[in-house]
Amino acid sequence: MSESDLVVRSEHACFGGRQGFYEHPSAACASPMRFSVYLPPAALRGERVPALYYLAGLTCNEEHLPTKGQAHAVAAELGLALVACDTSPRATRYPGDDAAWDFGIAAGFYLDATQPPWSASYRMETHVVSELPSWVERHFPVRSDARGIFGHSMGGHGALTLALRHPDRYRSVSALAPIVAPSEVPWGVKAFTHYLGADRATWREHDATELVKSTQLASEILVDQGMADKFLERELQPERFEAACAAAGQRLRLRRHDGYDHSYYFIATFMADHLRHHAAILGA
Ligand SMILES: N[C@@H](CCC(=O)N[C@@H](CSC=O)C(=O)NCC(=O)O)C(=O)O
Repeated sequence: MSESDLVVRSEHACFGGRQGFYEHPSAACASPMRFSVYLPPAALRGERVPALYYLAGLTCNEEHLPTKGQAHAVAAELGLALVACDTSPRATRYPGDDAAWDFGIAAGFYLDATQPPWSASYRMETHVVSELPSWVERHFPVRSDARGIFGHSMGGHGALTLALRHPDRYRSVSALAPIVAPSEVPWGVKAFTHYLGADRATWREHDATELVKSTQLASEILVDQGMADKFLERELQPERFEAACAAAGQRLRLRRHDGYDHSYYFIATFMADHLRHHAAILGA
């Protein structure tokens, strides 16, 4: 792949920085993959800045954070770059990949599938952890020693599991309304059965509540959860992660917010707190 393989789809001046939308050929996902990058003013002045990766939820893509997250003003102030990826490959197609909104397209669950046909291109863990940072760090003025990761719902699951599986890659992690125990809830059981197969022992490696029993992170994990979230009891169940963190000695700040649902209005409300959490750890 050459430098010219990076496709600039659009770029926009934004809060003194620049919001861009890009595409690169992906070996991990066997297809072109889209991503977005917000560079704060400090980066445009020539500084290398910390990079905070955002993982969106089911049905979403790399546009959700920049268009609905209301993150730009605070990221500009803190000097944080924001990188957002897509939620699955789009160009490789398999039977049943668009039969439901909670599986297949836009539902890659941020893992490398081991079961055919998904294993040929649903390799979102490799894409997010290795491939995308390599493209971003080659083309944008961001620091490779100061990465953070956060996400929403399925993306919250991705942020927690990828941080716990790759503590050498991320210094800070947080989540908004995350799926914390995918092995135990319908969204996760459906995805893991297809992507990882029937052997539940393999599921534990992608389940934050299981992972935190054996790996603890140096930094505190921030989690926000709305108590009017229609997915709370069936799919999210943050109390499972809370109990596992307490038992394992992992520092967790879990905040429960009355009246907030699962939407981007909830995400936007607490976005600044998440950016400040990461900036404090990453030294922005
Ligand atoms: N179409 C679904 C709702 C899908 C949904 O709520 N997606 C969430 C993420 S859910 C967990 O990963 C989301 O962020 N949607 C984007 C948005 O702009 O709100 C249904 O019919 O309920």
